Amino acid sequence: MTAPDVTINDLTVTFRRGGVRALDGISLRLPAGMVGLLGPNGAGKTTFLRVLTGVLLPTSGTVAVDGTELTSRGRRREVRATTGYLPQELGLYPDLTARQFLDYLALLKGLTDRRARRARVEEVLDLVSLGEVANRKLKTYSGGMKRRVGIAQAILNDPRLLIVDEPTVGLDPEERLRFRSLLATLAGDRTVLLSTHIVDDIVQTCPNVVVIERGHVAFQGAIGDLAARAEGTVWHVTRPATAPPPDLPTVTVTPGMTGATYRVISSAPPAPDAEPVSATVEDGYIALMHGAAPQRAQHPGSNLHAI
Ligand SMILES: Nc1ncnc2c1ncn2[C@@H]1O[C@H](COP(=O)(O)OP(=O)(O)OP(=O)(O)O)[C@@H](O)[C@H]1O
Repeated sequence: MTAPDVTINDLTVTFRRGGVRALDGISLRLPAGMVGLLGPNGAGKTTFLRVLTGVLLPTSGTVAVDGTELTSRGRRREVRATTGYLPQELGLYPDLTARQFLDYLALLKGLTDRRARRARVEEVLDLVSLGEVANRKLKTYSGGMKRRVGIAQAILNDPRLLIVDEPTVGLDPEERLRFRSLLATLAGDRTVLLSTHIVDDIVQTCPNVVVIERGHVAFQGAIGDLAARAEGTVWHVTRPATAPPPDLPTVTVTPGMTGATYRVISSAPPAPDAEPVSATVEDGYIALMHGAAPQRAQHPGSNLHAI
């Protein structure tokens, strides 16, 4: 299997209800392997994923998978055959076992040959490490197990493009880790597009990242380059508990015995005692969201509240 060539050109989606332009001129080419998709609430991530999976037609612009454009219903069906999708909320039938549920979905996906279907269901159950519990009803599964059933249904058709929307929300740290490594394994010879709010999930698994903000591509490139955007603009500032917080984009606040240490973004030292620190991907993301990355930063001088 080879990863598909997914090329998006000037993609726009306007919803008639509310007249919302959810995507506004998105152009990019998805790299192979794991690709992170980041963006604040309402940025347009789910809308983007729905277009890629052929669920939603764009208002204008094109999406082509290996040169096949998603512009007609017939073609969408063709592309859907090579695409797997794990939506944010996947309805599971609680009284079915995982094996029954996957068999049912495989049938809906067109695997009509009984023997081939059963073989494929066993294969995906093994891939997501649920083979041994596949005869248990889904209502007895943990959050992480349900998410793995979700991935299993998404890969039934052995898709070359796998799209997952917020898959680790609500999982405990161990389940998250396990789920992340499952995705990384699946990305070996396909493209996996992982949409999430959890920057750490992307840092741990994705060499490349796309950031969408208000329907636009705010960044696309290597994950290290996103961190590099904030280099030289990240500071630790420690203030007493009684002092107001700095009026600057703040990445983290770490409480201490006598006050709090703020990790802030500023193009110039925000205070005489500010300590420069090296930038992480999260810093790069926050800087980007606040338009505070080096090339856009403007006002030097102190912009901390007086204490
Ligand atoms: N079916 C719809 N009808 C009308 N407006 C919609 C519809 N779906 C999404 N929107 C609007 O489009 C914009 C983008 O929504 P979308 O769900 O794609 O964002 P998102 O980045 O996935 O957000 P979140 O991270 O909160 O899931 C929002 O303003 C949303 O309210």
